[in-house]
Amino acid sequence: QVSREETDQLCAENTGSVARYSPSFTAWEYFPRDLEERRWPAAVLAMYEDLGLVHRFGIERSTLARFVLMVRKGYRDPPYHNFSHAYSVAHFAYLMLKNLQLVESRCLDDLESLSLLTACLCHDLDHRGTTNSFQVASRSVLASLYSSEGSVMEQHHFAQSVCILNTDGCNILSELPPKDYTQCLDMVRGMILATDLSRHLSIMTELEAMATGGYRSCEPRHRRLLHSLLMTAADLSDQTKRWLSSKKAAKLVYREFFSQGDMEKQMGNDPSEMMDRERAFIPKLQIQFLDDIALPVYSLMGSLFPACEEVYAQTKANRRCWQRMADICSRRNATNVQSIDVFD
Ligand SMILES: Cc1nc2ccc(C(=O)N[C@]34C[C@H]5C[C@H](C[C@H](C5)C3)C4)cc2n2c(-c3ccccc3Cl)nnc12
Ligand SMILES: [Mg+2]
Ligand SMILES: [Zn+2]
Repeated sequence: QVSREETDQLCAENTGSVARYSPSFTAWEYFPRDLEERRWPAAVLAMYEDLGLVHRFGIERSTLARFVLMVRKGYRDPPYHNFSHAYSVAHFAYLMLKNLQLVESRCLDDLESLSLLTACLCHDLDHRGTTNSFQVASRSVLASLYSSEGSVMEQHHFAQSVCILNTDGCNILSELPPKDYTQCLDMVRGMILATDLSRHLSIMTELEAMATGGYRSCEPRHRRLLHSLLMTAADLSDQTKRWLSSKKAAKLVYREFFSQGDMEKQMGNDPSEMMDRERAFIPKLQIQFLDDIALPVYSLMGSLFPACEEVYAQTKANRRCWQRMADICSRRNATNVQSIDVFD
């Protein structure tokens, strides 16, 4: 549970305009983790308010405060998949809604906007810093619960979201008419499941077709494809920021991967190269990740929304930095370098 004074204090925060947090809070290049950690819950409240969601859906401020604090409590503290990631992903969703005018341009309606921001905040709830395949390999409780439908972690993240909404005084959707409530929960579920990169890869062809032919908001399939694309764009958004921030974020991802690899070795299994601190060469793996997954996402975003092209440009700039790093390391013939040291 969340203490009463914590809720009251957050509720009393005059979250006012988002400019209170930074004059560049609504800029693509703004790195949300630059804001001091204790102000993140207030910044989340301000985003809900600034998007007009509190007013539009009759959300009680104290309920929203309790909800955000419960969500923060619902995250563990692995190197990367902690509340700072959830807050950053929610912030990027806010940037897309704001800078691409997704509601104003009628690409999304208010309910989808509420669902997107809420799904981003909740999308990695109770993450343990290990992957879906690790759940199955380690025969975790989550695997026994969810492995038949796939996306083991993402189904758990959604289940945790529903638990929080069903906690007294935390249901920010309570004022929605029954039809909207059900629809919103369905969209949040689809959005959280969409953050499973395997699912994202399986719809890439459809996403490309949509980007080529143009987004048709009248088609339900297009709306769901857009939800998925927006979720992945938000989930990978650390890679769209300035070089030092995105490099630092990548370092935390590999800290999680390598500790999973260590556990897999202890279990007598062979980790993939990406998880194996002895074999991984991070610059090369990062170039692969950017080329195969991240860059196509922001390229699609750029072709659907011209205002998003600078995001794609920054991600390409980061790829060039990884390329330079790869060249320097391989020139120094540092193949045996402890791959993590490359960062320091
Ligand atoms: C910097 C960075 N690098 C990343 C490198 C690799 C992968 C990754 O999961 N690769 C794949 C590669 C194939 C096909 C599928 C399933 C598996 C086999 C594993 C995906 C993720 C990476 N990632 C994420 C991230 C985003 C969403 C969920 C989890 C994570 Cl960790 N966020 N930031 C980063
Ligand atoms: Mg996830
Ligand atoms: Zn995530």
